[in-house]
Amino acid sequence: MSLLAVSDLHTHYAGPSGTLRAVDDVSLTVEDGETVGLVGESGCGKSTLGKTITRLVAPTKGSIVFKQEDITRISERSLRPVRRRLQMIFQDPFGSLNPRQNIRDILTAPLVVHGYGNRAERAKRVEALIDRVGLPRTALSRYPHEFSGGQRQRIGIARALILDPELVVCDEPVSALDLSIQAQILNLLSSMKKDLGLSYLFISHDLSVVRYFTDRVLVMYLGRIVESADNRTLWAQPKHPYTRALMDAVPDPSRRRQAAPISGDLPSPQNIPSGCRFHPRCPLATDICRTVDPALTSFGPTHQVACHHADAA
Ligand SMILES: Nc1ncnc2c1ncn2[C@@H]1O[C@H](COP(=O)(O)OP(=O)(O)OP(=O)(O)O)[C@@H](O)[C@H]1O
Repeated sequence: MSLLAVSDLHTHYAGPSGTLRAVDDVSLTVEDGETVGLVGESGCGKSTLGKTITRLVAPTKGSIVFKQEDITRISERSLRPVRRRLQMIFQDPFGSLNPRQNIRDILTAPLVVHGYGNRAERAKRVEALIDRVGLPRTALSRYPHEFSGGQRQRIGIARALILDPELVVCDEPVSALDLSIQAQILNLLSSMKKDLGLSYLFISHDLSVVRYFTDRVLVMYLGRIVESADNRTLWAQPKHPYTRALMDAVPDPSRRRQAAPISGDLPSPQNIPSGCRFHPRCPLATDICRTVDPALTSFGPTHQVACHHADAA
């Protein structure tokens, strides 16, 4: 049984000129101990998918099963024990840290809510975690604005892990950081995963980040998964033209090659193109692409692609 199994998930918002289909029929799994990458351009629905899985946003349709429990529509009260095991790390930890609380209070609050130990045990847990994320104990009496971006992300990670979760949805956790700091935070996430037996759903617009950090990659375009493969297969045999365009957009210093921007703009999720939703931007588009929505089709044990021309790739 998968740790997380999402089926036919839809999350639609009420937009100014009609329904906005941010997540539009997504199925995925995360296995125990796995790191699954979710990539795609800004606006393709990654955050909405992450927030729907953690039930911060309500799904319109479909199901989310976590540890064999259907959590799609359970009440806030029933969600509480689930939240302990299913956490989220955000791109901007500053936005999600209460500026008026010091770090000790920020880290202690979830322990109090979930009835963890007594005062002394909670203090011990907080100190152990602040040590583990590489911050000095003196950080505990300071406030979020006193820290750099990288330090704040360490605090965000400590807060997400304080309740000892099993699955963590990481939403662009390094995108706002300098390159050298990105590597430090990725290393920290990676070593904590090993130590604590975590699984990650790792969201990024940047395939190069996902490349070195994930076991399997899901490529999302305009609310849908269009390609899914284990990391090695994806890089060796990318089949969807959108995946290839994302790869071309990754700068390659070894070849001194200019990164190629993906042609055209992402269409609005309020006005999804007919047929294959990528066809207006696709170099391979033919008549069938304009009219028939391609289903995800298997091209190997771990490889699925939704493209009428995947055979040609
Ligand atoms: N609360 C909301 N209400 C209405 N529309 C929303 C809401 N949140 C996101 N959207 C819209 O849903 C679409 C998907 O946004 P989402 O943030 O999920 O994508 P993303 O791939 O994570 O992009 P980014 O990396 O820029 O956050 C966008 O068109 C966005 O404007």
